[in-house]
Amino acid sequence: MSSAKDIVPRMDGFSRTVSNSLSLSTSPTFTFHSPPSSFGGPKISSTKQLKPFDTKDIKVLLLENVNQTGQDILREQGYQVEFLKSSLPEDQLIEKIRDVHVIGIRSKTKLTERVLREAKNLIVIGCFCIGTNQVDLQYAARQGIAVFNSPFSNSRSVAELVIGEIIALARQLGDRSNELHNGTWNKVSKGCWEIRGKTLGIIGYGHIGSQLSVLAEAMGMSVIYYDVVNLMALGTARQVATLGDLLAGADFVTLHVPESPETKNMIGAKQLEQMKEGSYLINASRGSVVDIPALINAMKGGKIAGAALDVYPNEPAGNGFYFSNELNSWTEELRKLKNIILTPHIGGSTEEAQSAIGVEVSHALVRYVNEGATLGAVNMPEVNLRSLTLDEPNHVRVIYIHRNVPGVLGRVNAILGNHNVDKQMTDSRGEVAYLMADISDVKEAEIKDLWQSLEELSSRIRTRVLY
Ligand SMILES: NC(=O)C1=CN([C@@H]2O[C@H](COP(=O)(O)OP(=O)(O)OC[C@H]3O[C@@H](n4cnc5c(N)ncnc54)[C@H](O)[C@@H]3O)[C@@H](O)[C@H]2O)C=CC1
Ligand SMILES: O=C(O)CCC(=O)C(=O)O
Repeated sequence: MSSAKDIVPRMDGFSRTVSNSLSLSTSPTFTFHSPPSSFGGPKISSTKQLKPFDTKDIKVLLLENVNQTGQDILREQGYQVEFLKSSLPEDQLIEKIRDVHVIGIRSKTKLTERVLREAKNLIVIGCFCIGTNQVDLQYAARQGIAVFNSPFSNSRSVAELVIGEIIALARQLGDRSNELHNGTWNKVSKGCWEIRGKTLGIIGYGHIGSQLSVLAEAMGMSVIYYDVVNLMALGTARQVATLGDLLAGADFVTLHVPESPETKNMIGAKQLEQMKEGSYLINASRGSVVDIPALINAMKGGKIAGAALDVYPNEPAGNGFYFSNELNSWTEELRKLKNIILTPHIGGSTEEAQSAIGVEVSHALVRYVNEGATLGAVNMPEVNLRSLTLDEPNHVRVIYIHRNVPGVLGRVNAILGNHNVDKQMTDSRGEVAYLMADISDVKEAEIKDLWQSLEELSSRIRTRVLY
C-alpha cells in the first residue's frame, strides 16, 4: 500500500484528504474515524469508535489456517482478508508481506528480520498461538510493529493431550493399535503399567505445566517440577532445585518450556542418561528442546521405554507433506522405534482452543488497528486510554512510537501543546517507547500537519493519528 493516493473528497460526511505521498500504514489519512455501523463487539452508546477511515484499505494476510472465528471478526471490520491454509516459503512470504498492514500466523511462519525488513506497511502481527519464538520480537518493536498472541487459550488442550499420552505410553497403546491394524493379536502385560502412584516430572511450570500438574494428581500421580522461576506449587506438587533432580526422580518427564537459547537441546544424551531406567519422555513444547538423535539412541538402548513427540526442529509448511528424512535427517529412524507416539504439532489443535484463539487474537488486532491499544502486546509497552465519546467530535488520538531516548516527551508535547491534551499515557519497554494522547479542538485541516511534525522528530519510529 505504498502507492500514491489522490485527494478523495467523499459525499457521505466522512470525506478526508488522502495523502498523495505517505504510506497507508503511517498516514493520518489511513486512520480516520468512521461510523460504528460495521464495528463488532459490544457498544456503549456514548463511546466513539475510532477506526481507520476506509477499512477496506486495510489488508490482512492470514496464514496457517487461522480459525474461522478470527477471520470473521476481521472481515466484519471491512478489512481485506486473504486467507491461506499453510505457511509460505520465505520468498513468497516476502512478496506478500510487502503489501499488508496486518499478518496473522501460527507457529510455522518465521517472521525474521529479513522478512520484516520488507514489510514496509505492516503495523501489527497476530500469533494465533502461544509461542512467539517464530517472530523476531525485538526487531519488530524497533520497526514499530506490535505483536500479539493468545497466552493461554490452548493450554488446557495441550495438558489433556499429555495426560492421554502418559497413559498411552504406559500401556503401549500405539504399538498394540498398530499391530491390530496390521492384523496381529498381541495381548501382553509385560512393560505395561498403571500411572497411579508414578511420578510425573514437569519441566516448565507455566500455564500448561501447572494445568497438567492438577490433572496428573487427579489421576493419582505424584508431581515434581523444575522451573527457572520459583513458583507456587499446586496441590501437593513439589518444585525441585535442579533439572538433574527432576530427571532422577520422575517416571515420566514432560517439557513445557518456550524455545530460547537456554532451552535448546535441554534434553540431550547427558540428561537422558540421568533419567530413570525405563522412564518416558514427552515433548509438546518446541522441537529444538530435545536432541532427537540422542533420544533415538536412548530408546534403542532401552533406557527410555517410550516417548511422545508433538514438535520437531523442522516441520512441514502444511498438511499433506510427507514426514521424511528430507525434513529432519533422522526421521525414518524415529518412525521405526517402538512405543513412540508421533503427532503433527496438534497440542493446541482442538475446536475449543482454535475458536477461542481466533476470537482473542483478532480482537487484539482490531483494538490495535482501530484504537492503538497495546494491552497484551508481547513486544511493546502496554498502553491504553479510555475511549473517546461521541460528545468529543473534534478529538484526535495520537499514537507516537519512538526510540526511548531523553527529551522526546518535551518535543512531542511542544507539538501537541498547540491543542488541548485531554489525556496522555506513555510507557517504555527496552529501546522502544509508546505514547498515546487524546487531544481536543483539532480541525480536520490540522491533522496532516500534526502528523507531519511528529514524523519529523528524529526519535520517531511510527506515528499514527486516529479519530
Ligand atoms: N504443542 C503445541 O501445540 C503447543 C506448544 N506450546 C509450547 O509450550 C510452551 C510453554 O507454554 P506455556 O506453559 O503456555 O508457557 P508459559 O510461559 O506459561 O510457561 C513456561 C514456563 O517455562 C519456564 N522456563 C523458561 N525457561 C526455562 C528453562 N530454561 N528451564 C526451566 N524452565 C523454564 C518459565 O519460567 C515458565 O514458567 C510454549 O512456549 C510453546 O512453545 C504451547 C501451546 C501449544
Ligand atoms: O496450533 C498451532 O499452530 C501452534 C500451537 C503452538 O505451538 C503454540 O500455541 O505455541
